[in-house]
Parts: sequence; C-alpha cells; structure tokens
Amino acid sequence: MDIKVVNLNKSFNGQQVLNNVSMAFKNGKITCLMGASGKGKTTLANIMMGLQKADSGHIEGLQGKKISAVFQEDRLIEHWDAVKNIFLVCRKDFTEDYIHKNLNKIGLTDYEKKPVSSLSGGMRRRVAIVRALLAEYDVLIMDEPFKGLDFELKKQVIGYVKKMTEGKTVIIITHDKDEVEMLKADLVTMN
Ligand SMILES: Nc1ncnc2c1ncn2[C@@H]1O[C@H](COP(=O)(O)OP(=O)(O)OP(=O)(O)O)[C@@H](O)[C@H]1O
Repeated sequence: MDIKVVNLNKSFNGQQVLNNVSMAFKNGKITCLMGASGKGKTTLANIMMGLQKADSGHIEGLQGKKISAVFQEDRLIEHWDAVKNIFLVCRKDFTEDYIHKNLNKIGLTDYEKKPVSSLSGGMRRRVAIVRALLAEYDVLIMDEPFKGLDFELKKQVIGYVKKMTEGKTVIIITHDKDEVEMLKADLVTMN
C-alpha cells in the first residue's frame, strides 16, 4: 500500500508550517522529497514517525509498519564504537562480522574500537546510514542523509542504499537534484 498524506496541517506558536499538505509515496519505491528550507519537510517526517502530532489531516499506509530513520543529526551514542552503535538496533540475526562487512562496503576503515566521537563527520554519517539500513523496517525515512559526503563517496553510498533497500518504501529528504538522479527516485516537491 502506498503512503498517502492527506490534508495535513501543523502550526508552531500560531505559525502554520504545513498548510493542507497532500502527497503520496509509492510502496516499494524510493521517493525524494524536495522543497525550500523551512517548508516543513522535517516536520512532515516527524509526524510520519509519530514523533510529532499533526493539528489535522491524516496519513494512510503506515499502520503497523516499522519505520527506520536517518535523522539530520547522526544521533549516535558518542562514547560507543561504530559496531556497538549499530549492534544495539540492528536485526537480531545480524552478526558483528556482517556489520563490519557493511561498513567496509561504503569505504569505512580505521573505525574499529574507537568511540564514534573521534570519527570524521563523513564517517559518522555512514555509521548512521548503516545503522538505519540494518534495522528491521518496512519504511525508511532519511533526512538529508548524504549531506557532507564528497561526490565519489556519495556515489558509493547511494549505490549501497539502492541495493540494500530494494523493494522497500524509502523517503529521502534532499536539496540535491543530482541525488534524485543517482537514486533514480521519484520526486515529490513541497511548495
Ligand atoms: N518544534 C518546533 N517549534 C517551533 N517551530 C518549529 C519546530 N519545528 C519546526 N519549526 C519551524 O517550522 C518550520 C519548518 O521546519 P522544518 O525543519 O520542518 O523545515 P524543513 O523544510 O525540513 O527545512 P530544512 O530544509 O532547512 O531542513 C521552520 O520555520 C521551523 O522553525
């Protein structure tokens, strides 16, 4: 079932952020959500994840679905290493060895037994991405997940995300048209 956002409204302190927003995300496909800063993309993602409540309107197609997420911030446990961060939330049938393989696949090296606080921004980003992808989910929501990765790395990580999410419903918030093309994703714009 597709995800349908129907007539969603949300205000903060009397300022309307979402004004009768309606849109759809295709089941089993990657859709990019674009729109100028401040248009409410993150707010919509938060409502989809149940982290915030809409003032009115509703969302269809998420009932009983497990959602995994990459937030704008990495939200890692700073004093734990990468593998421990991922192992905490990944599918219970995944081993530490499999986690290492996934980190290596997107070019991560020299991360072992180090607190993630000591890794570079691009390394931490990739840890957050692998953590989301190895969790159990039906729907994956990613808020500017590739921001800060250089072009070559972005290509590599996007290839990995595409492969790992085949057949899943994925929503990616981005400001970058190149990413939409590289992902061969559908595009939904917030006006
Ligand atoms: N908890 C909150 N309290 C008050 N205002 C908020 C809150 N969350 C978001 N806003 C406001 O809502 C508006 C939309 O914010 P949001 O982060 O959803 O936009 P966005 O489209 O994701 O922006 P960006 O592309 O810059 O990430 C902004 O004006 C923001 O200041």
